[in-house]
Amino acid sequence: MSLLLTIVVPFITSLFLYSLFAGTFSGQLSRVPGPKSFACTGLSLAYEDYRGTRTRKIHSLHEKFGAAVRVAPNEVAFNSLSALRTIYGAGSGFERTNFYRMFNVYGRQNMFSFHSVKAHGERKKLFASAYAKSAMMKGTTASMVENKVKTFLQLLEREDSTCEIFSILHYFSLDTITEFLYGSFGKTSCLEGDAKDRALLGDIIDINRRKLSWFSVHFPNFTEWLYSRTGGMGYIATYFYPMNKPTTYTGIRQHALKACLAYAQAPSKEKTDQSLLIAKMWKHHESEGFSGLDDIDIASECADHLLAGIDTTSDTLMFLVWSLSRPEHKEYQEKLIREVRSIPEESLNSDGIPSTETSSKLRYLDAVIKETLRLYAPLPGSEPRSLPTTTTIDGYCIPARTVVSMSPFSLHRNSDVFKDPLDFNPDRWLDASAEMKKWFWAFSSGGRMCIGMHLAMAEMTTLVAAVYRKYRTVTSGDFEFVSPAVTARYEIFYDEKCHTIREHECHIAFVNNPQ
Ligand code: HEM
Repeated sequence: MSLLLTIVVPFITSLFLYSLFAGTFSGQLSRVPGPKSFACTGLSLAYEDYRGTRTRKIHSLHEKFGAAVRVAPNEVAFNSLSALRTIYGAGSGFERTNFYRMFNVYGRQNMFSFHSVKAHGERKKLFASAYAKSAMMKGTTASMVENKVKTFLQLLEREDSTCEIFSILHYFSLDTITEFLYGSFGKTSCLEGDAKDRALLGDIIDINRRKLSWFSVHFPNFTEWLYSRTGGMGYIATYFYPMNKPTTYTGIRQHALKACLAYAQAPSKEKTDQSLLIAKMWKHHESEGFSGLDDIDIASECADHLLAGIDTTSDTLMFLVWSLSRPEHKEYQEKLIREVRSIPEESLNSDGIPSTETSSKLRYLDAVIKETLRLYAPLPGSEPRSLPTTTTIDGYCIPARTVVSMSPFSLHRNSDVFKDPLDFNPDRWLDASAEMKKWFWAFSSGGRMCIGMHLAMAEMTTLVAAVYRKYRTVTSGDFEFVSPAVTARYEIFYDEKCHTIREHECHIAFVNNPQ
């Protein structure tokens, strides 16, 4: 017994501790700075994820340890231009990690969730032209966007002067993306007041969606298993659900599937609008037969674009309007109003809405949008990647399959590049240095860059130009001091200078401002 206590137990304990910490103090990643509590176990970062503070925590670690920080035994976060080029530059070979599995839809991978560069590239080729800037500026898509903006203004006219803009901007982005993807086969009419379509957004507003995202990333198989229980087990499982059913995007996913089926079953003579995204994929499906995409692949791809195109655009617009409405930012709003009012008559469409093409060229409006995306990027967190082979980043040897990541949040808060980084100041973009442009990363970069960027910009420029031609905006209630807060994956984001936040809510008064 004493032999057991004096030799065997300490031996096994040492072996256990060695296996646990060996990688922390030796091995190639041990040279990367960072707190030991993060380097020796993934639990520290997982805990930050759970609290919804991952991105802010990693940012504070960059401030303390520098541009490269080991944030988990197998994960390094970077914050430099050289790392940005190595990891996310065109042709870098870095792949998306398992983190993106949570974006599979109907059990199928899609462009967003593909790991391999090859599979991703082949899929992206099918519809890259539909998202090109030239496709957004004129023709069907531009008219559709202008028409949605007109319907948005009609909604403002119907409402009292004070509106809850988190919701109505979600109506705008949902109606726009559904029409872009499915046309009459799946477009929604939230702006017109369709209660059934508005209800599709119900499960997005639920704040428990963050918990569900956390479980889906950290325990994907368990989460899938939990939600697929039925009968008595299903009943017991409900007590352990991170988010009650319907879970995030359930309504949207069902809607997307119905839209695809409606398209598939429609006679050819009704499938005439070739600008629709679904039309591009259907064409491939018909020309390639069994070797091409099947119905579920198409449904999964479209549903993913639908999900990617809702919160991103509407959350950005909400922060933009809220920022301009705050009393201390009045001068920025005035400058914007002056610019949008100088749009000549011939650049308005027949409904009096500034054309998408003209709106996209307004210099001050562009500065306002860039500043909003800098400070309130709707996807501010880590974009994890890994490489199948060993490589070197910023002088550190990074073994094959190490997870590396960067975030717009940290890049956009570099005080050497952006003076007073926490201040909302669109003027900083009027004479932006080359350095500022390089550090701006709201839409990511390289092969996996946001494909919807030009659509998002078309929506945002046209809507903001039209709204501020007609209205002045001011914060309503306590939103002068309270920051609206939004959800991105499992985190919550808001203006860091405000001490109070309110989730998924923002009240703004629209005051008629005759010319
Ligand atoms: C302000 C608006 C938007 C911002 C800031 C934004 C930002 C981003 C970012 C940062 C990524 C890369 C994410 C990652 O790798 O983890 C991304 C990818 C993507 N975005 Fe956007 N997005 C916006 C709007 C849209 C819209 C309107 C669509 C409409 C379809 C869209 C569709 C996509 C898709 C499909 C991808 C995956 C691209 C790929 O894997 O090649 N986004 N977006």
